[in-house]
Amino acid sequence: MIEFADVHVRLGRRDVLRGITASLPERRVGVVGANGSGKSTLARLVNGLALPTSGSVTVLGMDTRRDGGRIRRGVGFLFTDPDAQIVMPTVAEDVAFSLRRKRLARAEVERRVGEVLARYGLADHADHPAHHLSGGQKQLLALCSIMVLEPDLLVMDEPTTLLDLRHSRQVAALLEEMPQQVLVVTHDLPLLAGFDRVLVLDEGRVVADGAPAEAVAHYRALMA
Ligand SMILES: Nc1ncnc2c1ncn2[C@@H]1O[C@H](COP(=O)(O)OP(=O)(O)OP(=O)(O)O)[C@@H](O)[C@H]1O
Repeated sequence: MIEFADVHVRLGRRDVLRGITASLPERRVGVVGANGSGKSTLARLVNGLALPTSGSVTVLGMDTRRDGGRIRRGVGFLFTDPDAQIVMPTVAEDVAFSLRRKRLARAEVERRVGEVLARYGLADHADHPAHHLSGGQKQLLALCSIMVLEPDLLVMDEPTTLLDLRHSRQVAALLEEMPQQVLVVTHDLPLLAGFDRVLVLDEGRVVADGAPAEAVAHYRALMA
């Protein structure tokens, strides 16, 4: 459950979000809107990477202003650019790095890493240099590094931007399967088809909120 209560965000001299109020219990929540409408800022509010100037954001029952650290341990955040998330030389080492704070036995780390790489189709690349992967494979690697931590909630900022149609469909199928709640910021309108709810942002406000077909139609009209 994600709850925005009259959230305003002012960055520099700009009102980036202007009074967002929404309770989001749905499993698949999409956010669309024009460039600069405030989508990434909204996503960053969910794990306390951005804080409201006024109003409050409650995630997993905690206030992001007070409990940012605990919230970040429960919320996986996937950025657009997977290169920004790759920190270790090989694919398997990169996923294992996510588990460093768990103090697990080496065999258990290997088991979990092997399992997640197999689930996301990267098992054959385990010992390959992470930076040699294709853009789509890097995006899947970034997802593995998050999912190995079994987050309670996943936030994705334009996860399919770099992906070809096949990898975009793979990400869509993975989103469909995941038991966790997922909030996805995207310009990829077909990705939203199976979602439970879609918010449309315009100049920092929610201007449509509902089932994907209606929300996307509203967005298309706005962009016309
Ligand atoms: N640190 C900052 N200081 C000042 N303005 C900022 C800052 N970060 C973002 N902004 C501005 O806030 C507005 C919203 O940015 P945001 O990245 O949330 O939009 P977005 O909807 O995700 O855009 P895009 O689709 O282009 O990624 C933009 O006009 C941006 O220039």
